Amino acid sequence: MKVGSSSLTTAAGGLDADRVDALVDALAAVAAGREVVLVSSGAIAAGLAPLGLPRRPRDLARQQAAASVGQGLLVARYTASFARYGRRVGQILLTTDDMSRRVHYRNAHRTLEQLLAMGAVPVVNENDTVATDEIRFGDNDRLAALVAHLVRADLLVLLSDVDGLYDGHPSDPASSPIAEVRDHAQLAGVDTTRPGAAGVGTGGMATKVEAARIAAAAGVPVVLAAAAQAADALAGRPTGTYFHPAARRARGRLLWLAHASTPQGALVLDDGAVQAVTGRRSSLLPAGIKAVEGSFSAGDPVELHDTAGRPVARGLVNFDSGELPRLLGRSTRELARELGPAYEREVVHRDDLVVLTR
Ligand SMILES: Nc1ncnc2c1ncn2[C@@H]1O[C@H](COP(=O)(O)OP(=O)(O)O)[C@@H](O)[C@H]1O
Ligand SMILES: N[C@@H](CCC(=O)OP(=O)(O)O)C(=O)O
Repeated sequence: MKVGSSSLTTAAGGLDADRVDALVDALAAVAAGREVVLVSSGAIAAGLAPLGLPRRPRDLARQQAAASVGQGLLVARYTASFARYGRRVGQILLTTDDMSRRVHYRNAHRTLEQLLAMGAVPVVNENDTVATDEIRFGDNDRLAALVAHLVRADLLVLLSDVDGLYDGHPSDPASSPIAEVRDHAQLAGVDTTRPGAAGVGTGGMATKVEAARIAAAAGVPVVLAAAAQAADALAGRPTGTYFHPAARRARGRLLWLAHASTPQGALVLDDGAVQAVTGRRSSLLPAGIKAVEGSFSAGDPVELHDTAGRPVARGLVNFDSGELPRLLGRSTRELARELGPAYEREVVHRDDLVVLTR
């Protein structure tokens, strides 16, 4: 379950203990014997008043400071609120980047599974002090989709201050609610870009719909509802907007590579390498790379382009961008002989590669 800032704060700003308690009540009611992961925004909103900030600051540094102060208060609030039911909470701070890096992904997975096995409720938020892009884009919705997939959730509930997705802005009287989304094409004309009234949330509807698309594509059904409907959504009673899942569950972290990673650069492949990577699902070797674009470090997500500049795949690269030019077009055997065994590696291993459908 993901809850947005707008559902946790008072009109005057600051955390609303009653709303946190109401949410925890709903979770506790269904949580007995079930595993629940909570993705909660609200750190920035909770940090505003204690730092004397009258509203959400525009600059990143003060947003991060507010998040840093607010995150502690937020988790303290959840800890006290879940304690009423004898439940422990564990804090997990993640970035979407953590979801695509193999080692981070594995570690996050293990910690989440362990907390659940021990009966604790993981409370996840963005790691705002390092995840600058996520603060800018309000990516907690997308992070929730990634976490839902990571823990192989049966359901993702996205809670907000609005009782579902509307076909126009909910403040327009002509807009009506959408009960079900079977296919994302159905949403082509729907405006999701205008912000809500509260002004403390960041993502708006656009990021929720995108998160729902990612989760549904990964095989996780999604309910988009108001925080007050949390109990109904968790109990499986029809409420808000339901996004039907794709029939098949997608594989591990590769989904995130395709949908959630931000490529830090591009590798231009010759025709043979495009064939090898997309057709035969082979690893990408230096011999098939014609050019390197952008500046990235080993482990970063990069896009693989054909010679016409069309993206054909994404992958986690094994070399820094500065190292690559001298390796291009050469065989790994030759490179290993000349530069040492560390250079016998693929540039992108097939396990770290996802082919994009055109
Ligand atoms: N098509 C739409 N349907 C529903 N809500 C919409 C739509 N377009 C924009 N919104 C606005 O998006 C807001 C929710 O986004 P946001 O404030 O970022 O939420 P949160 O803090 O819960 O993540 C709603 O309050 C609503 O006013
Ligand atoms: N990590 C930030 C939240 C950013 C965000 O996505 O907010 P929201 O649109 O309210 O879900 C925080 O805790 O304030």
